[in-house]
Amino acid sequence: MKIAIVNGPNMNLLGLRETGIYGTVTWKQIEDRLNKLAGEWQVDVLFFQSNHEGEIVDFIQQQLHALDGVVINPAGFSKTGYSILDALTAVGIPYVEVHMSNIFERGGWHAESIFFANAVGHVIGLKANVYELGLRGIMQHVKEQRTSISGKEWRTGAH
Ligand SMILES: O=C1C[C@@](O)(C(=O)O)C[C@@H](O)[C@@H]1O
Repeated sequence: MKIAIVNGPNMNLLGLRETGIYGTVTWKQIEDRLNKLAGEWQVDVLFFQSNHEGEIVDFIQQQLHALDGVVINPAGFSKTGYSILDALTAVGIPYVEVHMSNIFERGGWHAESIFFANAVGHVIGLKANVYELGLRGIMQHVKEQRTSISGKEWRTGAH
């Protein structure tokens, strides 16, 4: 099983940015932890972060047929990243949406996301833990799909 963990803009600044909200953990530390868990859980994980919407679209397109699922923190693109959402829904890649902060408590534009409706689930507000919980969630979802019908047939509507 291959899962991509995709981060939108400024998530590379973890550890520096608004530490009162996101904590002092760096992305490198989160990635190390996820790599360790991926070994234990026997899943291939692929990491991608960009501050540019088109680069995220390119990444998803390149991986379109290789991926079984995505954990995405659209970050600053949550409210506006239609082309990213289109890429994910192009062949129906199942995704879990994560946000480290409690976007509902923060309110305003933070609380709005165009990714909500199509996500298989959401993990919000648990700081760095959202990534491993999101990974666990998408893995479970993919497994459950496979026990009913082939995930790729499901995605292409061939069933
Ligand atoms: O960049 C981010 C990070 C975020 O997605 C989060 O992980 O809590 C919340 C977004 O509103 C914000 O723009």
